[in-house]
Amino acid sequence: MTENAAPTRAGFVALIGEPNAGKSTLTNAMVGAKVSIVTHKVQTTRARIRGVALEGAAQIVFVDTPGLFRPRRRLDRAMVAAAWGGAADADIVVLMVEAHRGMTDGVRAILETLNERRDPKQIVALAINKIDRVKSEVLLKLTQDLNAAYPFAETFMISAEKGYGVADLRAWLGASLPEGPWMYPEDQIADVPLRMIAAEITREKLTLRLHQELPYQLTVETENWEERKDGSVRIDQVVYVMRDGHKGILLGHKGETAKAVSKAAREELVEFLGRKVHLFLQVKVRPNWLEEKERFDEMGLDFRDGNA
Ligand SMILES: Nc1nc2c(ncn2[C@@H]2O[C@H](COP(=O)(O)OP(=O)(O)OP(=O)(O)O)[C@@H](O)[C@H]2O)c(=O)[nH]1
Repeated sequence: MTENAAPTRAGFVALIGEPNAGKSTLTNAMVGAKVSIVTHKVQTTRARIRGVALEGAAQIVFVDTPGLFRPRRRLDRAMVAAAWGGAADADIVVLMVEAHRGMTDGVRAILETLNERRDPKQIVALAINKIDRVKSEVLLKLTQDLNAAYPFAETFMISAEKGYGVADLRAWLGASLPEGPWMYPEDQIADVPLRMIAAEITREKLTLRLHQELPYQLTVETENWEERKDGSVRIDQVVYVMRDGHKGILLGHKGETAKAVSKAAREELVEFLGRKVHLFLQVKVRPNWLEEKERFDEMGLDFRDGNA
């Protein structure tokens, strides 16, 4: 008996939700590799990161968006605009809600916008994440409340971190995408420039080590990327901070913080790139970087989206 090959499918799946809902964790779990940085702090993801996963004959392009929240700064406004922009362009939107936080004001606001933006051509599904943190009775009630607020095509209960329900969600997404040719080569797992992934890795290490507001007041850029004859790569990055005092905190006593960050970032880059990496970090004080268009361009954000 000969088997008929299933038609190829391909499309975009945007993951939206409040900051910390687990969008980056799910993107990485779906792709099977770390393409988007994850921290326990909110608003880590700044731009749209695309991770590519294969599910049978389907190529699913996950769009990990910045969290949706009430924006205050130009950067925040551009992040929220990038998230909704990602959702508008997607074949399927998955709203991620944290099981233990439930129907927050933030989730209500997102549901309201989803209702306003309703597009009959787009499938919108619900993924209740972090189910490892709650009892099943809570989940039932939350599922009912959320489905009463928006007619979701399907509801999934998952733990992106533990992997529960992730395969079911991926299978459903693959089967729900439109038929069509794949958009990326079979072995491509991300559509983000390498220099940006490298900067994001360093920003993740900084965010994990620095306290309070500082992670939100810095940005990292890869300034130079040099392939060397011996197969290694030299990466020069700049960390922009807003004040002299920030520079001191970032460097730490005898430069120890900067050294630890640089070591952790380099180790991850070696793993990611599969070769030797020479990483050089420089810290520059730039009081106004949050109002500079070049900084937004480097992050893959639209500067004008931040206009008040
Ligand atoms: N217990 C539990 N924690 C999770 C789960 N999924 C994600 N987390 C944690 O939740 C935190 C936030 O995860 P992220 O993936 O960075 O969340 P995000 O939605 O991308 O966050 P933003 O970048 O702020 O938009 C991290 O500390 C994750 O380890 C889960 O299924 N269970």
